Amino acid sequence: AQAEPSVSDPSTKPKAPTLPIITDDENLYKTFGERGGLVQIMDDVMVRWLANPRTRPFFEGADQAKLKGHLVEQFCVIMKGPCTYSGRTMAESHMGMNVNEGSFYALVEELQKTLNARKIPFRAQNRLLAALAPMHRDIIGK
Ligand code: HEM
Repeated sequence: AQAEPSVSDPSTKPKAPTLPIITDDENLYKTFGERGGLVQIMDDVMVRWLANPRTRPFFEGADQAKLKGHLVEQFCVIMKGPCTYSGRTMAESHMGMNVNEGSFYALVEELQKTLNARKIPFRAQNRLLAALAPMHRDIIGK
């Protein structure tokens, strides 16, 4: 069996704990359909976040277009795509929001529904979720 690529790039950790962990899976960006695929994923998942009662209160007042743009950039960076993230850190952007575990997992669940609907392979989904999971420290209870 082939070795799994490691989840994180240790060089990003010591100086910048709030930066997303970068996956070493070289194919991930392609598997997600590159930039166009990520744009469609964010368009789809934002509709779900606005429909889910646990996430809607957070997103209904947000600048959704801007947020989707930053999410595309952030996911692209996580997947080692040719992008630069121009948004704030996770700590800065979720400060004072009072996100709890329930809304965090609701958000992730809606993302999984989107990825399943788009037939993103389970293994690739897990690579992404593994990179997102550690961010909960900067987001929940802040
Ligand atoms: C791993 C989980 C999460 C990731 C990767 C993530 C990522 C992001 C990113 C990249 C931004 C844009 C920051 C900027 O524009 O400067 C953002 C903003 C935002 N996030 Fe999250 N987020 C996560 C969890 C959550 C959760 C659980 C909620 C609420 C249920 C949430 C609600 C929001 C809202 C409302 C904004 C807009 C803030 C504003 O416009 O001022 N996020 N998030």
